[in-house]
Amino acid sequence: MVELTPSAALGAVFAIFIVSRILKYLDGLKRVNHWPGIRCLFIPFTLFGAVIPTTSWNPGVMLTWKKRFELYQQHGRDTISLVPYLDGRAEFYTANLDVIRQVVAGGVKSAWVKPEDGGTVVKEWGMNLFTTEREVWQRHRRIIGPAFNNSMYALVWEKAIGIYQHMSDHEGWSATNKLKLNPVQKYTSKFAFLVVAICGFGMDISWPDMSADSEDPTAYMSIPEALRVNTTPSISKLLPRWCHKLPIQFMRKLTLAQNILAKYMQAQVDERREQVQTQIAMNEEGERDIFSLLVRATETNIMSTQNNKLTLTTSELIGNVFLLLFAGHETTAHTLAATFALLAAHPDIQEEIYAHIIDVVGPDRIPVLEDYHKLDKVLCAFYEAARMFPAVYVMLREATEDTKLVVPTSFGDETTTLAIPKGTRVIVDTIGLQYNPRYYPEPEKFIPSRWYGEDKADSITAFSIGPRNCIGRRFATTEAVAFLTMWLRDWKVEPLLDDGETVDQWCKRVLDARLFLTLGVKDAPIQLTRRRGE
Ligand code: HEM
Repeated sequence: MVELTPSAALGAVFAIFIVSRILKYLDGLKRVNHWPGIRCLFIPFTLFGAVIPTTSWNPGVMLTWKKRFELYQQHGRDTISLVPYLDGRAEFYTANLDVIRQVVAGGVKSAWVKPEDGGTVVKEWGMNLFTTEREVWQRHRRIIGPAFNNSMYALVWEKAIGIYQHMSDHEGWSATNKLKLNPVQKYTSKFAFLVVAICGFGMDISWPDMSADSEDPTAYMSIPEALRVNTTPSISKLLPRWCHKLPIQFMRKLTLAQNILAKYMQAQVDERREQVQTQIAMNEEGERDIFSLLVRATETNIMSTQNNKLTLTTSELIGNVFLLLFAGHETTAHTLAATFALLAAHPDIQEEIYAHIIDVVGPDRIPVLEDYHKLDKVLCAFYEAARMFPAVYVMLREATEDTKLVVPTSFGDETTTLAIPKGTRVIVDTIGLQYNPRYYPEPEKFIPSRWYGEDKADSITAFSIGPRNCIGRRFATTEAVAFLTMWLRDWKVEPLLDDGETVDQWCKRVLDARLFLTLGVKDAPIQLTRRRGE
């Protein structure tokens, strides 16, 4: 028998490793049909790929933000491939709308689905609309869809205005003419959370309830605080479950919040079921929040002979409520913060929007939902902020079978059809798409007027396209238009500069992205000067 010395054994292991990587690399090239693109050590959404910052040899998760459309210009086409030498699967990145349509807008029979290993954070409380596919997704959408109706948007509008007023009173804004907010995210985040907690969950909370944020993880934690901790993206959510037991402050805070909520949610489902059953029996109207509407729809369908399969289990109900709180909180808060930062940097556009608000609602009248469609300049500023800082900055799709993809070969109209093996992923690069000059001329400029006119606004991609688009789009735009209208009518928004800083330097510092589970503008310090209704 031949005996191997330790160094020979190590050499053999190393050689096997190198051969396996070469084979993997060649397999990757074949998977993407040798399509041009980036060759790198790690794919961005793998452990090493995500943890190591963006450099010339590691694309990293900041790749698409740092390069924006330049990423595609370098390769002469708006769909490219990424093939790793070390870790991850070869995949496509696309900023082309026709390719995106093929992978995200195909409906229940499409060959493309969300990968199973995605959405772990929103899966933890139960399967839901975001994480399910095909017939199960269709069932969830059929039950949840009707809750997003005009009466819901009326509630959202009314609450958004009420929260703004409550915020002004509680923060002492009414008694002053100048304010410094550092950063504005402190306010947009609280606001968006309150709207979705009240209208989505039916919680009886207000601005002051969100001020008690105990740093002691073993102290009593209120339900709103537990909900906020659970629905705010945090690194602790990505760690394995056993880490939750570690004696680290932020882990203990998360575990405490999860324990409190698990008990509370179960009790809430039982209580609302009972309440809804009584209301149905007495033919009474129920609460208008989404949670109550979902319980009511489920109970009504159980009793119906036609729709008795259109129901959600307790775990699915809870899963969906969490999803809505999560999806509806950070995304809107980030986009509102970006809108304020961009308007602070563009005083001429802000003045135009202010004049438009005065034109539509006057200097004192409380805006009503009927004003929403007239306040299109406010809405378009929000859309443009969503284009420049898309909260959902990537969408992942995977082929469930061998299929085909029609891909442009250059920036022109010429295309070719690629054979795509089962398991191949396409990453929809929302940043690349929304900075693609084919669709958005002068993409680096803040131009809300590019959305003027209903047909243009219909083509917004920040909320995705096709049957799986964002169910909360109108919810988000309703709260945003109400909040922005109230705020911009009362206050002129300007950059809050550091000592010796110019506005250009402020823009460079602030108008940049921070990226975690969702994308947002960096901390935006602003100052407010009271308007006098002129
Ligand atoms: C500016 C705010 C928002 C943006 C930019 C946004 C964006 C998106 C995008 C791009 C998707 C598709 C994701 C994918 O297919 O991978 C999506 C899905 C979804 N969004 Fe939003 N969203 C926003 C606000 C909201 C709000 C306020 C809610 C709820 C109250 C919400 C609930 C959902 C849900 C439930 C889905 C999954 C829909 C399905 O798969 O059928 N979103 N959102």
